[in-house]
Amino acid sequence: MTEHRARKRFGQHFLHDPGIIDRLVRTVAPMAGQKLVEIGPGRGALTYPLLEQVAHLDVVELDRDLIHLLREAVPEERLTIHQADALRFDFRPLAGDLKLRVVGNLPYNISTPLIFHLLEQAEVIGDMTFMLQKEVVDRLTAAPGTSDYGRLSVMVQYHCQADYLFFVPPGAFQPPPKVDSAVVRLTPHATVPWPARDPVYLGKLVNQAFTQRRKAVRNALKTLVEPDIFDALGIDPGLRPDHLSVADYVALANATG
Ligand SMILES: C[S@@+](CC[C@H](N)C(=O)[O-])C[C@H]1O[C@@H](n2cnc3c(N)ncnc32)[C@H](O)[C@@H]1O
Repeated sequence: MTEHRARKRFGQHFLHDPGIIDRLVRTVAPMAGQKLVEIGPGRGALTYPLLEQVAHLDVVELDRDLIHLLREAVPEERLTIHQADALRFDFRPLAGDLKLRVVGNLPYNISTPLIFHLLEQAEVIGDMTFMLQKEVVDRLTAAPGTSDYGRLSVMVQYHCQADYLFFVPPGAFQPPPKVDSAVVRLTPHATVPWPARDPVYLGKLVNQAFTQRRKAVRNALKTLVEPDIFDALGIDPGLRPDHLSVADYVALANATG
């Protein structure tokens, strides 16, 4: 096999702990006939075990040298390789009648924009199971009133159910990253429970609230929300922004945007 050195700029940390690989694949629990897509297959640590469960897999990988290794190892009818930047990739054509199950040990430097890119295509996604920097997983899954709760929690939980699955130490990877990791599952809501009339405005309002997260929400949002609107919606204007729920933010956006 050709020698391939891990590339820092592609966020390459390859999983090599068989226990973690097995746990991740069992967590995904792929079933024959499901439409699986892996982002960043790398040297195939997850790809090969996934291919033991399903007849066909789509993968999106940016590094040409790694693609070459995968292509040599698996025939085309079982593995469709898209040499592409996942941040710009259109996942919709892969879906057909079935929603996609997306899996990946993601490059940590692009994980947040990648999740937002995928959420724009949430209508074709059944679920996403990702290995991420633990700090990001903590923020994705945080509940109101906790220190990790912020813009990322609100905007992701607007679209998805977000579940923390398990912790992964640096030693599970080669080379080991400088940070702890964790696995998260994001399941887009079939119907968004609190629909915003204008999701872009919701993003702007949430952003403004959390840039001043130590202030009372009435002050943090004073240029967007008149004081009497809090009363009308039954939201305490003295609360700090990290104590408002996703439903509260949507109510404020719908009342003012
Ligand atoms: C953390 S490594 C994981 C590799 C492998 N899945 C594993 O678990 O060992 C991230 C992978 O994503 C690829 N990658 C980096 N940036 C990418 C991008 N923008 N689009 C698609 N793949 C990318 C890297 O080349 C690398 O293979």
